[in-house]
Amino acid sequence: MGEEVPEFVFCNTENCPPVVHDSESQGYETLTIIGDKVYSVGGSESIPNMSINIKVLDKQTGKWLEPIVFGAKPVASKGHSSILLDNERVLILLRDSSTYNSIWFLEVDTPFVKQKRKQLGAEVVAWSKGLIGYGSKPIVISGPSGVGKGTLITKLMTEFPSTFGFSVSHTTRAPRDKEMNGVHYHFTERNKMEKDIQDAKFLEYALVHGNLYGTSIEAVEAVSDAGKRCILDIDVQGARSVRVSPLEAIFIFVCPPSFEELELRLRARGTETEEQIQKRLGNARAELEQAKTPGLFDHMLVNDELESCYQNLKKILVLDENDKAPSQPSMKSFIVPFSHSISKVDQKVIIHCGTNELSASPSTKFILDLSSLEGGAPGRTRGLTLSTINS
Ligand SMILES: Nc1ncnc2c1ncn2[C@@H]1O[C@H](COP(=O)(O)OP(=O)(O)OP(=O)(O)O)[C@@H](O)[C@H]1O
Ligand SMILES: Nc1nc2c(ncn2[C@@H]2O[C@H](COP(=O)(O)O)[C@@H](O)[C@H]2O)c(=O)[nH]1
Repeated sequence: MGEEVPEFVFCNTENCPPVVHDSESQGYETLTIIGDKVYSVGGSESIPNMSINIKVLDKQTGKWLEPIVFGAKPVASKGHSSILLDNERVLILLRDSSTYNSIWFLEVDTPFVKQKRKQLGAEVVAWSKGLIGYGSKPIVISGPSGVGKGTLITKLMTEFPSTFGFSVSHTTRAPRDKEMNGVHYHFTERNKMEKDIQDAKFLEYALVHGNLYGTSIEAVEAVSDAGKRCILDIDVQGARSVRVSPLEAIFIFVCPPSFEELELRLRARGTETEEQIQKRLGNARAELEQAKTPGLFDHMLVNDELESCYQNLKKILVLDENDKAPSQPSMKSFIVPFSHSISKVDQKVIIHCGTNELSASPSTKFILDLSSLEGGAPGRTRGLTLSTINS
């Protein structure tokens, strides 16, 4: 599919400093040249909630291609500026957006993009939202079916509603009575879930007791976006996958006081057929063995008497009365001004603010330090720091 070169072009190449598009037009676009390719990042304010659009020009063939785009996409705002960081990614700053929504990385040749390009044999790019700081580590809770993971998590979230948020998994199993779609699980069809797995939407997934279960990247990010600490209730296979993923978490395994007690709890819950109970008990034996794998779990918690187990869980998570108060937003509030330009020195991006903005004095510069980045597509890019220079 070939196309004409877009009309509104503002170059941003290695030799040409980035230029913020100040036209009255509602369409805007930046171009970034990396090797044999030109990446066009464009958007329009006039179409509400439209994602920013990416096209790639292959300089050798002279054709524009539409790449396969991974990751949650930024919604087009009042324009953006962009700067090439290295040969792997481009920083995109959305104008007039709060810090939380303004910093994005367009990954064009990171290991994740390379892997997807090879797998799909197509042009691939990926979006990753940039976050100031690291946030608190998510908590992975595993343990055999019926041991009481859900009960403990419910207690934690009831006592500390503003501290914790639950990662709502996807599953192909049928909902139980009183289970609500989007609250307990995202109940989904197998075909749809397999397609989403192919599209790299899942941080981890596993076949558990005959059904597919998985944690979408979006489920985890929705919790951290709400400023809360994420809790994942997943099986041991899932815990293994998360362990080797970029998500740095605390891993807790919940054990029953005895196998007999586990069976009693599972039966007393009354949610499974006899056949399903047998399957879950069989898998429980395997999970209790696998949980002993060195380095997999950070903490083992025996759920004998519920209240004392809960107190032990809180000790692991170092919770006190202060955690009951609503958490303060950790992000510095910073609006990327409408009129600005950006430049880069080593791992620091300098945002030079314009003179007609209320949010910053004429000589204000913001420094975005990218030297300690972590993560990246298919999740968020963390570890940015933002500081101000008033001269
Ligand atoms: N310490 C405990 N003592 C007695 N019963 C308990 C205890 N903890 C939980 N239970 C009960 O055991 C049953 C199973 O608990 P729960 O549903 O929380 O398990 P789970 O680990 O989340 O299971 P699944 O993995 O299948 O979702 C529930 O009926 C719950 O009320
Ligand atoms: N690997 C994953 N395991 C998950 C996920 N969500 C839940 N689970 C585990 O499945 C079993 C059964 O749950 P149930 O609700 O059917 O009783 C349990 O061990 C959960 O921890 C997931 O996203 N990934």
